[in-house]
Amino acid sequence: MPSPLAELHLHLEGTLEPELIFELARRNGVTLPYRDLDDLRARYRFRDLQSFLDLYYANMATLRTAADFERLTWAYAERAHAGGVRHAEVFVDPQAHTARGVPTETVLRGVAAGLGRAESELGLTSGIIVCVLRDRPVAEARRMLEESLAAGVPLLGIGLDSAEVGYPPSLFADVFTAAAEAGLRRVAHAGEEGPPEYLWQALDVLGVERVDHGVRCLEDDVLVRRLAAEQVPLTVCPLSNVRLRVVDDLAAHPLRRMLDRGLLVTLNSDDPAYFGGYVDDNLRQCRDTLGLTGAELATLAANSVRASFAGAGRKAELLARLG
Ligand code: HPA
Ligand SMILES: [Zn+2]
Repeated sequence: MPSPLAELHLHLEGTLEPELIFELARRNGVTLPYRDLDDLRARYRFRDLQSFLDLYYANMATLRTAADFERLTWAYAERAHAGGVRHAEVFVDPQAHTARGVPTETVLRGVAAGLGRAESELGLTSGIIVCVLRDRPVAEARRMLEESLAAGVPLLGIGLDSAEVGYPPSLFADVFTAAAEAGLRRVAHAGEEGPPEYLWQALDVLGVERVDHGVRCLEDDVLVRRLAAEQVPLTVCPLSNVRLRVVDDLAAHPLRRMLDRGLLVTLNSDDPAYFGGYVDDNLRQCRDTLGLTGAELATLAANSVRASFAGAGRKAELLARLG
């Protein structure tokens, strides 16, 4: 099976595995509302995006120091590298941490240390994309951007995540303009649970270069034709879509239909500790369930490199691995 090569839709906080939650809680003196690992794991059955987000944010209470974030990041890098990932552009949610008293600088310095180690020990190249929590006030998003830019850590981009319906991308037009002026690349979650209109806004109001998820674009034929014509990358996460009930099951996932419409689709894991698999698990299960051919798997891998923000030299190096 071809390696995934690049992962472009991955929330670092979504790689917090149950075992690490318990270990960090012990070390940091955080009392967990779970009896044991089984009790925690029993809660990983989600009705929708919000029911997942409730658990995702609650478990972050265990992340307190820069060393915790470094540990989390390194664990992801090792696991992703073992699955064939050679370049990762990772999402971080600073507001989820400042809201409970952990400074943005602490978060980003820890993440950057973990990614630095991943590059020197594994050759895994990477970038940090700070995400705006769209269900929190615009003024807070503006502060998050300022604090992130001041953290003394190289940043790749800005993204938009958290509860989607009722929080259109246009709310954050000014924040994304300021991010672009500071040299950040722009991406946004749109069309996961939200309507196709949110993809139009992400493109035309926020000026994003990639759309995260985007599966609901298929409901708007004009939009699909535009995304295909402009080769706007869509970072699709099939196991996430199954677990959050965006699709009924993996067999019903529109991945193949999206490829057939000429869309620049990449495969990603989103929150692998919560959704039952890392990016190689997503690839393997899609191959087995959707019957993806070797050529289609190679296309997905090549797309992940094309859609990345890696430099031209690094892209050529990664593509050479596909033969
Ligand atoms: O899939 C997601 N959607 C929106 N916000 C998120 N934050 C973590 N994962 C997600
Ligand atoms: Zn996501």
